[in-house]
Amino acid sequence: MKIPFTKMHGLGNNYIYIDGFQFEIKEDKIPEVSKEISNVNTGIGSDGLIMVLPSKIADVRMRIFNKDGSEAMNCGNGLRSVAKFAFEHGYVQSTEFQIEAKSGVVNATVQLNNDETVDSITIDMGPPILEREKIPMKTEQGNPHERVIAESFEVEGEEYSATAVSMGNPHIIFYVEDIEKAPIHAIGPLVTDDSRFPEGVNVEFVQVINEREIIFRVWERGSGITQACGTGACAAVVSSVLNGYVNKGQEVTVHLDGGDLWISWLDNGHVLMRGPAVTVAEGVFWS
Ligand SMILES: N[C@@H](CCC[C@H](N)C(=O)O)C(=O)O
Repeated sequence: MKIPFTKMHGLGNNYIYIDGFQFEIKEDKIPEVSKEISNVNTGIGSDGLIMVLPSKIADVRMRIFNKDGSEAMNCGNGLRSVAKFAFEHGYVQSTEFQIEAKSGVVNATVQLNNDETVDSITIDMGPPILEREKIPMKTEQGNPHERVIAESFEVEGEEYSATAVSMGNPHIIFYVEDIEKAPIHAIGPLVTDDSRFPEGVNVEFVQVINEREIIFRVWERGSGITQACGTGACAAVVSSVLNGYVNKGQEVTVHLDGGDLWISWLDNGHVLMRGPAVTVAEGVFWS
């Protein structure tokens, strides 16, 4: 099968985008294609595969598959890239439109440069999900309806303080004093598959610089270490409000390995994410 593709990234979090308006991959083949295409040695090399599709309930639909072939509910960097892709391909006619993800429909706004090229994209990610059972996180330790904030979380005999947030997909956030010393390789792969998270979890480490700035690193469920995670950065800002490190309603700059995102948890409960998306290649993949 010859698959036309576009490679895009949001702060280095890179996916192979397939234009589902023009090209179809059979449903049962998509996870395998995601694994194949993501392989840096025998494929193209990426954090996964994203399908840009027509939607019955929004202007465009995103489906995101991790490197290991698992389908995820949401992807922040993917949403910004899908917004740019849909706008540039004429699948949407205005700079404000809606994108359907597996976790729900979000509003996207494309900011243009003077020459009408796409500068940045803002996504209203909607409200975070904070109830333990909805993250989903098992309830042995607490009330299923309570929030999981600075809770003791043991990994291999070590105690950590953890906050859990879902942005449509699950995230666990650990605070560290020095991001360079975050035990990402040591506990990332263990925590992502921890049985306390029945669907797995994206694992994030955060160093707070001040009320307006945090540093962030991630071990993503299904893909491992990536340069950035948009939903993770949103979850980290929500977590930082819940832990009293930053203020609700104020924009926080999140420094990720691949660059910066600007995120606010608004007083209306929604999380706004602003940042770039970049197209780096187009071609045909032989599967
Ligand atoms: N990189 C993404 C999130 C991709 C999905 C995630 N690995 C999951 O399994 O939930 C982002 O930018 O949000």
